[in-house]
Amino acid sequence: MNALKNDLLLRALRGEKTERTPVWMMRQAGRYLPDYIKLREKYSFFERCMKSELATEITVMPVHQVGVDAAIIFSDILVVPQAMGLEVQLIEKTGPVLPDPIRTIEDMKRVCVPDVNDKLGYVFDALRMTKQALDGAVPLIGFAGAPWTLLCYMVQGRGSKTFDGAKQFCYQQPAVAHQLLQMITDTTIIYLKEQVKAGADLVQIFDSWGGMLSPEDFEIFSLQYMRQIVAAMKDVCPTILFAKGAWFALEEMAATGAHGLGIDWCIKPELARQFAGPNVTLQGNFDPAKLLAPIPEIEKAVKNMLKSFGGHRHIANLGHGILPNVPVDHAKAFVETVKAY
Ligand SMILES: Cc1c2[nH]c(c1CCC(=O)O)Cc1[nH]c(c(CCC(=O)O)c1C)Cc1[nH]c(c(CCC(=O)O)c1C)Cc1[nH]c(c(C)c1CCC(=O)O)C2
Repeated sequence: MNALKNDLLLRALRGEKTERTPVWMMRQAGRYLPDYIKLREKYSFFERCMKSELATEITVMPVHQVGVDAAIIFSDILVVPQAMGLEVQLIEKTGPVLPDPIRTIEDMKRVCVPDVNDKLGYVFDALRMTKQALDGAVPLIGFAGAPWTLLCYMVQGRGSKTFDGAKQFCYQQPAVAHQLLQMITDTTIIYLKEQVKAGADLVQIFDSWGGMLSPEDFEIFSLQYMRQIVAAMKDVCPTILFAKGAWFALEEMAATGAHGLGIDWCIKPELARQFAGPNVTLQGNFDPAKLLAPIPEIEKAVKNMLKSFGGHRHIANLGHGILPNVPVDHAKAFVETVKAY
């Protein structure tokens, strides 16, 4: 086991004082990096995930090229629905497509809680190989989609502005929806624990579509399942919950015992802190599109953001994934401004 040379992120999550604010960017592995785009031409998305040498190469790219304080394993949240039995395709310009989504109780026969070592062993191989390649430079983040966000894709069958098909399923067939959410939760807990055994130092749960639910439905269809995941990981590693748009539930999410909460750019850091209380680390919340502004504007906005968070229990990050059209210099300016502050 290597001792970490840079453990700022882990210390910030434990609430310890740090010499400076740690920084990483959601979706930092891939998308905008020219070396990644070259690999895209040669290998399909799932080849990039499943070949551990490729996943390792992509995971460490932003550590070396952009200087972030953590690596996040190159994979996708949709490997879980795939392991549970559904076909998942990634189609250029359309995004993920699940050709046979779940719509009825009958469809539930096609999904199961899988043997994760059998179905997702390639993720654990990639984590082990990445851990070695990093040689303790920075912590390695494992991740999974939140049960609600995975249900969105498993039911809707593709991305959507409203996920109304997924919501209709939940509102019309709540018992089936809860059966599915529980299966996803059970799979996710085993999957995350194995990620930690393979080398992840902490994990993040991505509830990208949590904020599409009303506060009441967020508790029913999302939070009660994330709470189970946080509880199961309690003695395993620190957990960050990122529920995009779900600012209304920061108090309840803090009460889960998660070490960190991700926030997007639609809430002021001061207000997020009021809602979340003092005992959790906040992560965020730079508008990803603001990285398209001229570099001096980025620097100014990053400094304002850091000031608003107050320098304690904060992890600098974007409020959602980095956009594919962000110039690498601009991503670097973001990271360097945080480091120099
Ligand atoms: C909703 C969601 C997905 N995947 C993910 C989320 C949650 C975070 C968020 O909301 O952005 C999470 C994710 N997806 C990917 C990572 C790996 C690590 C990283 O990029 O830092 C992570 C952490 C790789 C990927 N996953 C995907 C790509 C693009 C495919 C490619 O580069 O060929 C990558 C790099 C494909 C994917 N996968 C998904 C979508 C909507 C798409 C299509 C378009 C896109 O968002 O890039 C589902």
